[in-house]
Amino acid sequence: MSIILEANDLNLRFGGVQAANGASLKVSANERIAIIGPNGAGKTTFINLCTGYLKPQSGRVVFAGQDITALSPRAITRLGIGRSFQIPQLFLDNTVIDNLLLALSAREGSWSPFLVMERHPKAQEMWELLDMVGLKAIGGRIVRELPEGMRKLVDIAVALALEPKLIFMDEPTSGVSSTEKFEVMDTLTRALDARATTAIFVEHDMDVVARYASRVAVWSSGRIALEGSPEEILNHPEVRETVIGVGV
Ligand SMILES: Nc1ncnc2c1ncn2[C@@H]1O[C@H](COP(=O)(O)OP(=O)(O)OP(=O)(O)O)[C@@H](O)[C@H]1O
Repeated sequence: MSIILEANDLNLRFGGVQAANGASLKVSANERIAIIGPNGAGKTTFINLCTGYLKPQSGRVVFAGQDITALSPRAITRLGIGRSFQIPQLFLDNTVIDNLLLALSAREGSWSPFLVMERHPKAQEMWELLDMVGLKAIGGRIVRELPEGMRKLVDIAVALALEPKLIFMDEPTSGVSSTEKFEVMDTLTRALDARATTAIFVEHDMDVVARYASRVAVWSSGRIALEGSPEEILNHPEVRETVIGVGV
């Protein structure tokens, strides 16, 4: 299968902390990679390095054959890498649908304070996207009024509105109740499949990892310590003890 993203030997130090320490990952098109690991292992730093929010001191990131290491987050988004955040980055006083349309307008450079969102040429398309990710019923709600889990989904929908070929999701199910997490992930996975979007997601919930990842990368001290199928990784004695917190 073709390689869509290759991060090669990324290094970044913050003062005394080596947040990326030779981090490398090769991703094939249509994979669903879960990144797991203890707090502070460098998972979010890795996403920031691949999406242009941080620049490595050495190493490079290649996306669809193009070196994107030095590009801005905006340029990387335009090339087809989307992301959602650990803490959603949304316009809290706007509606859900307007957040999607504002993201589109910003990308197209067509935003203006006089833009009437309901008349946006892609409004219908964005309602269809909301339907696909199970958020149609809250499309007209103001984001500030929504619970955290719902805001995370809206943040993912905003990323998907830009039609990425690959999406990074930072803890997509945190804040989602345990009774709803599978339903949410089923819906999200269907939307990703329908659009042939490759996904890399940081996840602390091992039930979600077991069910939705095609491959698992275990982060430790700024790089991958282990990788393999969910079955191999979740049954690995060291992972069970240090990441999952289940003694063997
Ligand atoms: N902007 C920054 N300035 C200084 N140190 C940072 C910065 N960002 C991250 N770090 C440090 O780098 C290390 C890796 O942090 P990072 O957030 O990438 O870990 P993580 O695996 O995503 O953790 P968590 O699961 O808690 O989100 C941590 O020690 C963190 O304190």
